[in-house]
Amino acid sequence: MNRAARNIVVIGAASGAGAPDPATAEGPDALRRYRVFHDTPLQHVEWDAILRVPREAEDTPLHAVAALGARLAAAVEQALRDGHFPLVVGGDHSCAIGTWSGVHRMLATRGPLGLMWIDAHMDSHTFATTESGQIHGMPLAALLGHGDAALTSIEGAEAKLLPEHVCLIGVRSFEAGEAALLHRLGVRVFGMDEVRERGLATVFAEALAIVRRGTAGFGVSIDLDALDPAEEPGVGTPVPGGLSRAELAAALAGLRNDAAFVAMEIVEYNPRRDRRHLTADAAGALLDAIAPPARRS
Ligand SMILES: NC(=[NH2+])NCCC[C@H](N)C(=O)O
Ligand SMILES: [Mn+2]
Repeated sequence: MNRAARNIVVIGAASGAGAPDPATAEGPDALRRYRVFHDTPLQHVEWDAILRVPREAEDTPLHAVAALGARLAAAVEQALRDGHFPLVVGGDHSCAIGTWSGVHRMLATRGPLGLMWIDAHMDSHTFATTESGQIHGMPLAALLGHGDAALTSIEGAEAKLLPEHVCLIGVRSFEAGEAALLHRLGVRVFGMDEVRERGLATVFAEALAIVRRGTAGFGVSIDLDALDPAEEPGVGTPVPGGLSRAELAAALAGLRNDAAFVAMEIVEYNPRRDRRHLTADAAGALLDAIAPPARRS
């Protein structure tokens, strides 16, 4: 099915236990309140639920992330089964474990999942390598099958991603342990230096080839901290020197009407650090980029 024919269903994931500043958990509610995700005459966009950590799992961050992840995986899988295009909105990036475990489950009978990870960070730690202890620094490792079983076994114990189908774009802050894991696995990392040297369009085309090759479908996980915090301050863990909203939107626009593009995720919006909805508007612009534009005006 052509993606243009699919409804975009926005699923909020109020994850905050995976990050040092829990205010990212307020991200989905703020983005819904600000109405940044628009319907167009050609694209129906509708909010589904905002999922939260169940009471009984609030005792530790690991329980919270795992329990919310399981809920989210089920919701994402259902949206796909209903023929929709899920847009998951975080919350801290630990929610990615749930999002892509759900997409993996849905695609599993057809083939592997490709994933483009657009982020200032690698998010590829395990508890053995993390320096901060924060689970939002771990979701990509978990999806690749590395880390605590509570994180790697959502929707089954198998790895949800194979290294050859994954790539990262925009990285400019990481620690040795996670870089070593990605290097050992052979995951392609397009760091910010390479993006600046070669241009985002070139890098994005190569990234797209990686996530398409040999996969049954691909997704994009966008950490808003990939963007430059001078332009977009409303994120949990800002790092200077990122992508501009306009260049990322232009690259994403190439995915419009792409039938193999199955789901997207936008995470780490922190309304308390935002200025005048700037970063909230960026989230809206990134969704607009992949939705077919209104014809005429
Ligand atoms: N999704 C994120 N914002 N992750 C930031 C991770 C930062 C750092 N590498 C850590 O592990 O703590
Ligand atoms: Mn991240």
